[in-house]
Amino acid sequence: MKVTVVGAGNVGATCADVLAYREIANEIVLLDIKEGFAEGKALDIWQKAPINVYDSKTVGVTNDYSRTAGSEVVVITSGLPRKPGMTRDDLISTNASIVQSVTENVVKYSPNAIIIVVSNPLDVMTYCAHLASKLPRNKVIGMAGILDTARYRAFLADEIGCSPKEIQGMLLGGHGDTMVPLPRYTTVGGIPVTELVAKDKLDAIIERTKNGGGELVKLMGTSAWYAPGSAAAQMVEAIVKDQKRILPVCIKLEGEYGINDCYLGVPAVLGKNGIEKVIELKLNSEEMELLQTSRKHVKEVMNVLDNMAAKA
Ligand SMILES: NC(=O)c1ccc[n+]([C@@H]2O[C@H](COP(=O)([O-])OP(=O)(O)OC[C@H]3O[C@@H](n4cnc5c(N)ncnc54)[C@H](O)[C@@H]3O)[C@@H](O)[C@H]2O)c1
Ligand SMILES: O=C(O)C[C@H](O)C(=O)O
Repeated sequence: MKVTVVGAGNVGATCADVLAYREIANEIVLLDIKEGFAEGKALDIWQKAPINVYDSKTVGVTNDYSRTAGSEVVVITSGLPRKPGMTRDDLISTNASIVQSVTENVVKYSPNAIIIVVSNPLDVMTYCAHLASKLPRNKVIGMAGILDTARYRAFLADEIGCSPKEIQGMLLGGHGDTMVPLPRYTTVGGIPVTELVAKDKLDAIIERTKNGGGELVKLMGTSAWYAPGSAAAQMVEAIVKDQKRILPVCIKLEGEYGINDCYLGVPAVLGKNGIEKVIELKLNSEEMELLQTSRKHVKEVMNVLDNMAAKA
């Protein structure tokens, strides 16, 4: 089982590390454009194997896509992270050209791979990878919802004073301030969250979740990597082990939720074919309105990408 991670920076190296120490793949190729960088990170991950007790092998390469040939899954993390004061959308012009060229190289050597996009702005970079790869929608998937729900669940665990393992939550929409956490679909040990957390506290947690990425950028001067890298690895695991997990992922909607041709986060079944089924929740009018606001925002940024492509 061969998995490639493009971008050996904070998120990419974390993802490769999780794939290795949890033995999700037995061969992991880590690729970066920076000479020697991926080789160094891969060697460090391999030298951790006797300590953490695993035998999955990580190999680092500098921009040599022939070494990625035959990968079953490819995770794209290459691109700039934002700095304090920036929005994710500010990254579009730099990251679109990186994601486009990386995707073209990936599919040249791994035409059957399932691609997981992590680079920001997430929903639009997933669209970009879809355009560059020409793969069907089930094989080009964005990672954001697992991270956003994990933040939501972690904040709820703190508030309730329980294990985060007990919290199940769902979230829709774009990866940005317009994301739509769904308290109606949140349970704690099977109990509706609204029975355990007062409305004002829940509203504050939802607001904190929406700004979760920005909170970390402000604290660290760059964006998060432990939870994002682990979230991408969880998607890889669901695919390579054909787990049929129901996870929030970014996909091109083709009529679901009454939305067409827009990349948005929705719950879906993830298995060996990538996205095997999109799950349509019965939203109430308030939730639908929030989802439409998110769609409008993502669509505007998708149009920016289309205009950039038209001018190129
Ligand atoms: N979807 C999400 O939820 C989520 C979460 C965290 C970060 N991100 C995004 O992921 C991206 C990576 O974040 P990071 O913190 O790892 O950044 P980073 O700067 O630590 O790493 C990015 C790496 O990409 C490499 N790179 C740049 N151009 C490349 C190319 N053409 N080919 C191969 N490698 C190339 C760089 O050399 C660098 O090592 C950013 O765009 C960030 O915004 C998304
Ligand atoms: O916030 C960012 O820029 C990175 C990522 O999208 C995140 O949510 O952590």
